Amino acid sequence: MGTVVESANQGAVSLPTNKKVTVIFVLGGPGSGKGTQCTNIVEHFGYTHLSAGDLLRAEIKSGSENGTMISNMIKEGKIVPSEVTIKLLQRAIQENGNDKFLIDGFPRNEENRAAFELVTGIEPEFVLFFDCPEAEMEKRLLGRNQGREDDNIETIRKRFNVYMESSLPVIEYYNSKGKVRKIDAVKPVGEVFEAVKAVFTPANEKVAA
Ligand SMILES: Nc1ncnc2c1ncn2[C@@H]1O[C@H](COP(=O)(O)OP(=O)(O)O)[C@@H](O)[C@H]1O
Ligand SMILES: Nc1ccn([C@@H]2O[C@H](COP(=O)(O)OP(=O)(O)O)[C@@H](O)[C@H]2O)c(=O)n1
Ligand SMILES: [Mg+2]
Repeated sequence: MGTVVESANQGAVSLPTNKKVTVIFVLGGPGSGKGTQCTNIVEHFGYTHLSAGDLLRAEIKSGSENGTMISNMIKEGKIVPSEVTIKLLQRAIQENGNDKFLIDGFPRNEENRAAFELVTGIEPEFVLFFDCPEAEMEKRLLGRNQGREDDNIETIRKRFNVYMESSLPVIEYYNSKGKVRKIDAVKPVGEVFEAVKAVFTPANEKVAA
């Protein structure tokens, strides 16, 4: 089931396209493997991957007027105001020819969640949730080596606090609506992807396989 993105009620983006889209939110703590698994899902299932963090980092690089504010918030592990992130997501959805999207790292708090729903009218098909212990996430982030300004132990601790206080309640919200597909993310990448595949493969194909 798709949802119509009504340009009339957006205000944020002036592109004229009204588009039916399928959206899956990909959530989990920092370092739980969201980006890694999204790459696999794109290859196997033809989705377009939109990482909220990547879009924000690209916005900093583009020299946008919000760049300094975004950069400061990311360095502090804080969540950027929804208005900014939603504009970037909307634009990416509307500019892309695909009609099915993985939205990775969003919504990260209640404000993100409610504003996205209000502005776009989009409800996710389901929420893919990568469940991973903090010690494992910390180890992965410290070894990520992507030159990110927020992958240092001080900022990592702040990000974990924000995750516990602001992001987990969003996952709980979707859980209460029966929309969460929880994956044990502590296993090696290939094993995690086997569990992910089971979520994306329709029941009838699972019987045939
Ligand atoms: N299942 C896994 N086991 C071990 N390392 C992993 C696993 N999944 C991802 N990684 C590594 O952990 C780091 C964080 O992964 P990433 O996909 O960027 O997570 P996220 O987007 O959730 O922060 C990366 O260096 C990645 O290569
Ligand atoms: N919805 C979002 C997503 C990311 N961000 C910011 O971007 C940072 C990095 O997000 P990310 O999704 O790339 O991080 P990982 O979970 O992949 O490690 C977050 O810590 C926030 O500061 C945000 O403000 N709002
Ligand atoms: Mg990521």
